[in-house]
Amino acid sequence: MVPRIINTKQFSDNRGLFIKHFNATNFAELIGFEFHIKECFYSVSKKNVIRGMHFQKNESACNKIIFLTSGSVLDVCVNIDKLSVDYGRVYDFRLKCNNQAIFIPKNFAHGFLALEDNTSMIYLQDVEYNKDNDSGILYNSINFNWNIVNPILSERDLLFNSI
Ligand SMILES: Cc1cn([C@H]2C[C@H](O)[C@@H](COP(=O)(O)OP(=O)(O)O[C@H]3O[C@H](C)C(=O)[C@H](O)[C@H]3O)O2)c(=O)[nH]c1=O
Repeated sequence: MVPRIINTKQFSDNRGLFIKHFNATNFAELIGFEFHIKECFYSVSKKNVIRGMHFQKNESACNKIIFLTSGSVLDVCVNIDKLSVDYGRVYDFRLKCNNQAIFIPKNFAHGFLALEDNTSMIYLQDVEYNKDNDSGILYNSINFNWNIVNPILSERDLLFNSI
């Protein structure tokens, strides 16, 4: 499995917009397995924030579906499966606030650069968070050019080891 864009349904009328980003049946038909949501959470980021590269280890490794309710991002995933021929391979996507979601398999670390203030990302995850298994990779150690000079990162994210 590799990260991929999922195009979902969007309806608009004279009142505004309706978007359904996740439907269990549609997702299972697209990806080939049932996604059982165990957690849903969101973050709001200022422009030039980079969050990541994060993953959960061991039994906490999780598949994710992410989408935006405001703003836009450069979304980045890196293969962290050391047994994979694609170890270290990076997949990147431009994601806006629209009818697109991104599926991120559990053998990938995930991060993003917020391209606008008030960028709100929603996460659906199929394994519950365990802080003891929460880990990461230094964002600028992967084979990817973030194309930004002074991004805003947490102290924790700046202390991760290189891939
Ligand atoms: C992810 C998570 C965090 N937390 C706590 C831990 C910290 O005290 C606080 C903020 O966590 P963190 O700084 O890791 O938040 P983000 O940097 O937005 O992390 C996310 O950003 C990248 C891009 C992702 O893909 C992950 O889903 C997730 O790691 O919430 C929880 O209590 N539960 C959780 O599931």
